[in-house]
Amino acid sequence: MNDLRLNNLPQSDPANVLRFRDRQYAADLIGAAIIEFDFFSWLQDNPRSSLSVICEHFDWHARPADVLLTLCRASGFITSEEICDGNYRADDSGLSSLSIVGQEHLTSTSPWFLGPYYQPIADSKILKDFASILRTGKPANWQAKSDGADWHESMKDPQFARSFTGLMNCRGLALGQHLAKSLIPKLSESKHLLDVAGGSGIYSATMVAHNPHLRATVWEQAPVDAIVRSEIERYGLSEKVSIFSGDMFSNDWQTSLSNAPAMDVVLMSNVLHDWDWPEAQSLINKAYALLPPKGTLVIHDAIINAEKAGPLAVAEYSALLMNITQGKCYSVGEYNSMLANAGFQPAEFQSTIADRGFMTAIK
Ligand SMILES: C[S@@+](CC[C@H](N)C(=O)[O-])C[C@H]1O[C@@H](n2cnc3c(N)ncnc32)[C@H](O)[C@@H]1O
Repeated sequence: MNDLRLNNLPQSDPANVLRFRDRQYAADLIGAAIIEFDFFSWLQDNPRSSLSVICEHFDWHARPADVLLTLCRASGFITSEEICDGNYRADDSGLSSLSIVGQEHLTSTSPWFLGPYYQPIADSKILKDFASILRTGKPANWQAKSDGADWHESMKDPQFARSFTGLMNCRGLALGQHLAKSLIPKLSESKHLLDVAGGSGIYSATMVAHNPHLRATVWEQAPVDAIVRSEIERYGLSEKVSIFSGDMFSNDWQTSLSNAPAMDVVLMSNVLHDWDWPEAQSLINKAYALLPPKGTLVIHDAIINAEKAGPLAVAEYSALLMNITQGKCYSVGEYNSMLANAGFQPAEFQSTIADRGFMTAIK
C-alpha cells in the first residue's frame, strides 16, 4: 500500500506497534543497573540521594543517570521527592529512594531479589554499552555493532541515511497528520514554517496538506536533503515546500535563510531528543532569534511528564535514545526551562497519538 494522500488518517493508534521497538533497550538499562552496579542495593543504604550524589558515587554522567532514574520512577522502582522539574539543572532531579518493589525485589540482600532473572543478558552488548555510556556519557554504536559509528555519524552515510529516513518517514505519515490537525487552530494566521532537521519532509508535507495557506522550508543536512527533495516532488508539493541544505548548528540561521520567506513558525520534530542539553538549548535559542514577536516554536516529540515519572512508554524509549544518540526524552519542565532561558513564554503539553505530543511556545 503506497497511499500518497496526506489527508488520510488510519483509524487506529499504532502505539503498541511502536512500543515494542521503542522499549527494546529498556531491559538492558535495568539489567546494567542491577548486574554492573548493584545500584538498588546501594540506594537501599543511601536513601534520599540526589542525582549528583548518585553520579559522584558511581562515577556516572548526569544525562544517562537521569534517564535511568526516570525509567526507575516510571516503573515504580524508586520514589523521588523535591523534583524541581520547572528549574531543571543537570545535577538536580530530586531525592531518590527505593519503593517497596525496589526494596523487595531489586536489592541483593532481600529474599525476593530478582537479580538472577537478568543474568542471561549479563553479556549482552547493549547492557555492556549502557555501563560504558553511564560512565562516559558518550553514545554507543548504532544497534551495538562493534565496527559501526554512532547514530549521528551514521546519518552522514547515504545508505544508512536512506534506511533510517525511511524508518522516520513511515512513523511520520500518521503522527504528522495528527500533529498538523491539532495545530490548525494555532496556525490559522501563520504563513511559513521552518521544519528544522525535517528528515524525509513528511511533517512539512502533512502540515501544508492540512493547513492549505501554509508554506514550509525543510532544513536538512546532506545526504538527507536529497531524500527530502525527491519525497516533496513525489507528493507534488514542490511549489509549497522548499529545501535548505546546511548544518543547523554551525550555520547562522538568519544569514542562511536571508533569501527565503520570513518564517513565523519553527517546527522541531524529534530533533531535540537527539542532543544533550547545551545543543538542544542552542537550537531553541536560534529559533527564538529567527522568529518575529508572537512567532511560534512547535516541539513535537515523546515527552516525559512534569513529575519525571512517566509515561512508562516514553521513559523506556528514552533509554534507546540515550544509548544511540547524545540526547534523551526531555520532560515538560526541562523544555520549559530551555524555552524560558531563550525568552519564550512557557508552553503546555498536548498529546496526539502513540505516546507522542507537542508543546507550542510563543515568542
Ligand atoms: C530523528 S531525525 C528527525 C526527523 C524528522 N524531523 C522527524 O520527526 O521524523 C533527526 C534529523 O536531524 C538531522 N540532522 C542531524 N544533524 C543535523 C545538522 N547538524 N544539521 C541539519 N540536520 C541535522 C538528521 O539528518 C535527521 O534527519
